[in-house]
Amino acid sequence: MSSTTVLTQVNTREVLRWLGGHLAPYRWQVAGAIVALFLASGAWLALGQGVKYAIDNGFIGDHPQVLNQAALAVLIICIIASLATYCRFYLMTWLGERISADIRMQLYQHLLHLSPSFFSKIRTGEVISRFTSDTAILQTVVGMSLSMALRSLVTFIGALILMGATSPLLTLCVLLAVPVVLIPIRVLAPKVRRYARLSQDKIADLGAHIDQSLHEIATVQAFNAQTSEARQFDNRVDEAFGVARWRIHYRSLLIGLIMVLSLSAILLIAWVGARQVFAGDISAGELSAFLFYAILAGGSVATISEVIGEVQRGVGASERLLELLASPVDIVDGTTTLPHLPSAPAIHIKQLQFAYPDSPALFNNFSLTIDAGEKVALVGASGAGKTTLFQLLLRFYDVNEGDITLGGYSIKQLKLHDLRNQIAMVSQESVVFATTVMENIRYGREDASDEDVVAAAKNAFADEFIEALEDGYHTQLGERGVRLSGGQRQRIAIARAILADRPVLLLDEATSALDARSEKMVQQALSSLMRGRTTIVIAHRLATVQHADRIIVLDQGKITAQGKHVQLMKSDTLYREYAELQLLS
Ligand SMILES: Nc1ncnc2c1ncn2[C@@H]1O[C@H](COP(=O)(O)OP(=O)(O)OP(=O)(O)O)[C@@H](O)[C@H]1O
Repeated sequence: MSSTTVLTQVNTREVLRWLGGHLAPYRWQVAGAIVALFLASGAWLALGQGVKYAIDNGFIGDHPQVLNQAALAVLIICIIASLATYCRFYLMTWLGERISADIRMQLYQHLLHLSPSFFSKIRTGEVISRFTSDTAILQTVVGMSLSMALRSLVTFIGALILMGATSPLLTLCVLLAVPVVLIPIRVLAPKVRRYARLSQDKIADLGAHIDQSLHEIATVQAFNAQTSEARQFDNRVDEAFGVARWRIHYRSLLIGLIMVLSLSAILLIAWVGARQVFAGDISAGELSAFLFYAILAGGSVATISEVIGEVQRGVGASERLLELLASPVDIVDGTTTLPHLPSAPAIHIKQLQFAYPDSPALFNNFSLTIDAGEKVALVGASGAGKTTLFQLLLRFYDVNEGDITLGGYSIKQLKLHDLRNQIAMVSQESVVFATTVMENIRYGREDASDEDVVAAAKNAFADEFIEALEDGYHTQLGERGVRLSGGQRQRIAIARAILADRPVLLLDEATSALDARSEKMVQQALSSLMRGRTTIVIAHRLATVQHADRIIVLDQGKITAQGKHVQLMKSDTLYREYAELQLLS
């Protein structure tokens, strides 16, 4: 699915309001930058008056001391202009860095609250690209391009006013030329922006491709798919380059057209001006000052035309960022605070109706009660809906109809944080982060002491292998725990859940077979974890179903049988088949 169909579209006005909102807290820096901007532009403009004075009174008037005074004035003006430029440049770059840092923080916060269903519809590489390259563009645009555009705009307006004061007739010529110069901006700037945005989308495609193939590098290499991956990647790179070429084409055209138009206008004005000097209507100093301003104004227009493409690129990048920020948090937080549950709660699923978006109903009028402290094993064929029940309990998706209660509280009313604080989940693929063993286990409870972590690891029968690692608990585990065996990863995940010490346990047993010793260790770790908790296990192990208080057989979203292992082996054909084929022991 294309990511743009998942995201809310935004318009330019929203983008500007959003950027304005981000600049608002830094109004002093913005004000400082604007003052510096006016000061620097004012100083450069004053230089023109110095030129006129020097020519009319110094050279032509033949007064060397006037020339000295003029040179001193010019030096002072240059120093003021340089200092002001330093301040403007510093403040604008600071603002660029600051607001892109703020946007990154805001975006990350937002992403962390979007439900897994959102991420199932958008590619991670796409999100990462928006996160890194779009914020970097914004940083450059606010810090550099916008600063240059503003400076040029102020200089242009100032130059125009001073030109008017020097020679109204020549200024009229300039004013007639301005709309001609603006035509290419109006026509070409939207094209630059469209291709800039498209270009970013294509770069994001590349990011998504790299993310996927490197993430699954073992599969890529095992299937000798390097060549085809590289070919697909080359095609995408070519597409990105193709779009970038259009963007560059329109940008270059814009710059070139503006340059030729503004230089022709200056030439025309110089010609009219020279004739006026011959006729004695204006002095040579006035014409020099006028031309100085005209060149300043022309230079400003040229700068604006160069950076306008960049600014358009910034608007495109902002649009892409804002789209991510505008994606609504689809799981609405409840309002009820859950008091600390003294013991394992009962779970009631009442007349549940649920379908994944754009999919047929999976659960229809499904009801299930799990008593406080009960250990229930879910078994059933692939696609029966076992994992979906976990997702619903954690409110990654909301039920369409019916209700789920935890300790008597409807989970929809509970604050999400409080609900999830009651539940520890151990997923089928044990999640291990690229940090130390200690921090991996501590993920279960942020404020746990080192001693608590070690105690949890001991209860999970993980302490022995952890101590044998090169740096014990401080050993860095590779990305996704590649440096550990499957059984070791499982025990780390179990230790994390033990440390979290939550009254409800959702356990998705790993299907992969472990050797007898690892299996025994993991089984012992699980028994230690389940003690005193309401537990639902998606069971793939014989030991688990044998020790469960109740086994629920699920088939296509329905309970087809329930009871103890021995009982079901006698009475239920589906279960017997499942047990014989699937339960690993
Ligand atoms: N995000 C999703 N969007 C749409 N349909 C989904 C989604 N996740 C699962 N399904 C569908 O819902 C049904 C139940 O899936 P579920 O993962 O709950 O089954 P399961 O019993 O846990 O299977 P397994 O044992 O293979 O993990 C399947 O038909 C699956 O295709």
